[in-house]
Amino acid sequence: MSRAFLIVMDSVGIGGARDAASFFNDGRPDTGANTVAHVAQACAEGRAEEGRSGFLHMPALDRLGLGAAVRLASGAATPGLEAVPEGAWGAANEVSKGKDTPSGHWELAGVPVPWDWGYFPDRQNSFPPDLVAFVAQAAGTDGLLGNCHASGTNIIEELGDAHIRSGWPICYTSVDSVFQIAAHETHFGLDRLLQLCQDIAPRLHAMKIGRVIARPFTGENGQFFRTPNRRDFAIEPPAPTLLDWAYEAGRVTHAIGKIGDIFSHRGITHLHKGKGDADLMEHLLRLGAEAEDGSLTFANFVEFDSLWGHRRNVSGYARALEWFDQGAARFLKTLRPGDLAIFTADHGNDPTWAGTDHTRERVPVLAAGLGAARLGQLAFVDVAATLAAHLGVPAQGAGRSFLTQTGLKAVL
Ligand SMILES: O=P(O)(O)O[C@H]1O[C@H](CO)[C@@H](O)[C@H]1O
Ligand SMILES: [Mn+2]
Ligand SMILES: [Mn+2]
Repeated sequence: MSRAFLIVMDSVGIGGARDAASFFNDGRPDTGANTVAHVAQACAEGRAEEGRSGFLHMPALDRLGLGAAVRLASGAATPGLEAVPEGAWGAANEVSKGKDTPSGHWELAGVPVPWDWGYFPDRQNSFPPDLVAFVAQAAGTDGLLGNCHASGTNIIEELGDAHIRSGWPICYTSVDSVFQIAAHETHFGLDRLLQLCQDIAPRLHAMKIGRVIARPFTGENGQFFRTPNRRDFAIEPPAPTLLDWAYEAGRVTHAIGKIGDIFSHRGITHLHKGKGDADLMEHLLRLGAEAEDGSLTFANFVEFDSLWGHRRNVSGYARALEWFDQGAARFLKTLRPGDLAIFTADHGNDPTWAGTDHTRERVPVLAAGLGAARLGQLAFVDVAATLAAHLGVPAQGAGRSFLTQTGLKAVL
């Protein structure tokens, strides 16, 4: 038997989404947003020189077909990413109506989101009064701070001192279907913050708000820093996903990083978490060497998105891509004959774009273990169907395995 690896590079989109015009950042449509192409172009033009220099250098993923996938999805130029692909490569389009992390991951795992997410569209006074009262009561406070759309790093800078003085939690949202609570790890208490998020989550989920997110931070006197103790309390996926299919078939499933939270901890045998993507890469390398025959390893690397995309930091995004590529090269060496590894993404977050939110984009699908093949235009659900076919576990839903599409078979 052989193993399957699904590795999500959070927000590493490649442009060209069919419905980009229906998604917005600061009122501007996402048409033309292209995370990888715009980072590569910025690098080539000397606009991404902090802590790195020159053309975007991602030889391992480019050899699998990254540059070719960008050009297929969007026709954009990809300076520095011009290898002749040796992997199986394509570009996948999302059908779920949200450009958020759960929507992207669930659909990659075979389950598009069948409902309309709830949102808080007003940028100020975003939450209805009865919800504000409910959350304050659950927190044991007389009120809440924030109650607006915000970037998480900006809002703790603005309201961190007031939070420490008043003891009130900082509640904010974004264009995504989220209710986020920032609170100080010691002044408010980490356990208390996590408990508060867990307590209020059922009410938010009933409003089809996808996630309640705990955003703990530390620091004093206007200097505040988020800690790695973020927790997402997400709605359960609407149907069994690839993780459930494999788990129910008796396979070992490994979840690296946020995957546990995103899938409400369903269908997971072992959870591997860390303080940052460097820890997660160590988990991936270890599982590349040690994961059981017939197992599924599903990883999410979040820092492209959380540290650089939302912060619109192009150099940082480029550094993260280059760092990840080195890890990917090491990981690929751990694969055994018959293994299948797919690198992909859940949405875009173009650091050259307006606003601070995700961007609607296609995503790369780069497979190692199948030889060279142009997979062409794919659906997100094809990723799950392919991995299920590879593992020999029953798949559900509309996905089409590209093992059969291309006539390729993993070497079993
Ligand atoms: O600005 P921060 O707090 O990182 O928030 C971002 O993280 C949320 C969840 O991924 C997104 O909806 C976006 O608002
Ligand atoms: Mn994401
Ligand atoms: Mn994000």
